[in-house]
Amino acid sequence: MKVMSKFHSAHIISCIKHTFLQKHVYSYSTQSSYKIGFIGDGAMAKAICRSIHRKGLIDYSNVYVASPYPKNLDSWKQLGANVSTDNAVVAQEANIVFLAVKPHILKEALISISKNALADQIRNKLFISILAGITIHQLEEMLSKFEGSRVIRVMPNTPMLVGNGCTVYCPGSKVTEQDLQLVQSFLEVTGMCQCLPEHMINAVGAVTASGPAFVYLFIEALSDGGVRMGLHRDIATKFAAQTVMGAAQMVLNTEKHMGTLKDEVCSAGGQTIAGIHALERGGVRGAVMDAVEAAALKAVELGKQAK
Ligand SMILES: NC(=O)C1=CN([C@@H]2O[C@H](COP(=O)(O)OP(=O)(O)OC[C@H]3O[C@@H](n4cnc5c(N)ncnc54)[C@H](O)[C@@H]3O)[C@@H](O)[C@H]2O)C=CC1
Ligand SMILES: O=C(O)[C@@H]1CCC=N1
Repeated sequence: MKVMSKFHSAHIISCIKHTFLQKHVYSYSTQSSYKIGFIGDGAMAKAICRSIHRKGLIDYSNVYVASPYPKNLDSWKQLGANVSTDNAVVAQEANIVFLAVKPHILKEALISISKNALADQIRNKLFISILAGITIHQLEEMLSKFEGSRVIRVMPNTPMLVGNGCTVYCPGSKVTEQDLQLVQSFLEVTGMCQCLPEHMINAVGAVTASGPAFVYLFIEALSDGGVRMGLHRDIATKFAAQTVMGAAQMVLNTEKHMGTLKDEVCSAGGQTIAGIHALERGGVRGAVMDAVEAAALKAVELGKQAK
C-alpha cells in the first residue's frame, strides 16, 4: 500500500491547527526579537527578505547574510544587514536560517558551517530550505549534527517581490506550532501561501516557482507578435503583461473554466479563433505541459544528486 504516512496525516492536521492558531494566538509584535539568516545571498534570498521587510515584519539590523563572494554582499550591507563570508557566523547569530544556495552547493555550505563553528553554538535553530528538489528527509539528516534543528521546506517564487507570490511549505518532523505560525506569517504577506504535503512540492514548484519564467516567455512572445504587427515595443510589452495579468485574474476571480473563458473571447469565424488555431498547430499546450514535466523531473534529479 502506498504510504499515506503518519507523517502526512500529522502534517495536514498540523497545517489546519496552525492556520487556526495563527489567526487567534500569534502576534506579529514578537517577530522583532527574531534574527533571520540567509545562507546564500542570491535572487530568491533577496526576494524573500525584501518582501517581508516591505511589510514591516523585519528590520535589516536583524538580518544576517552569508556568501563566499564579498562583492555580492555589498547591496545587503547598504540596506543595513549584517554580512559575512562565513556561513557559520550566520548560522550562529540567526534563530531562523534560510538555506538559499543552489541545491548542489548545500553540502559544501553546511560543511563550512560545521568546520567553522562549534556544533553546540548551532542548536535549536529553525532552518527554512527553499532549495528545489532537496527533501525534508535529506535536510533533517544533513542538519542532525546541530542539536534541536527543525526544518521547514518552502517553495517560493519571485513574484513575491511585487506582493503576488505563490508559495507552498511543508513542515519537517520536529517543527513546533510556533515555527509554523512564524513562517506562515512571513509568507502570507508575500502573496498566496499554502501548506501542502511534501509529495506535491516538486510538481507545485514546476508550476509556481519555474512558472514565472514560462509566463515571461509567453509575454515576450505576445509582445514580439505585437511588434511584428507594427506596435512599438514598450506599448506591446505593457499591453501583453496587463493582458496576462487580467486573464489570470479572470481565472482566479470567476467560477468559470478556462475553456469557457476562452470561448467567450472567440467569436465565430473571428480573429481570436484564427490565433488559437495557430497556437494549437504550434503545439503550445503540449509544449507547456512538457515544460512543467521537465521542471518537476529535474527537481527530483537535483534531490538525488545532492545525496
Ligand atoms: N530563483 C527562483 O525563482 C527560485 C529559486 N529557488 C531555490 O532558491 C535557491 C537559490 O536560488 P537563486 O536565489 O535563484 O540562486 P542565486 O544563484 O541567485 O543565489 C545563490 C547564491 O548562493 C551564493 N553561494 C554560492 N556558494 C555559496 C556557499 N558555499 N555558501 C553560501 N552562499 C553561496 C552565491 O553567492 C549566490 O548569490 C535554489 O536552491 C533554488 O532552487 C526556489 C524557488 C524559486
Ligand atoms: O530553476 C531553478 O532551479 C529554480 C528553482 C525553481 C525556480 N528556479
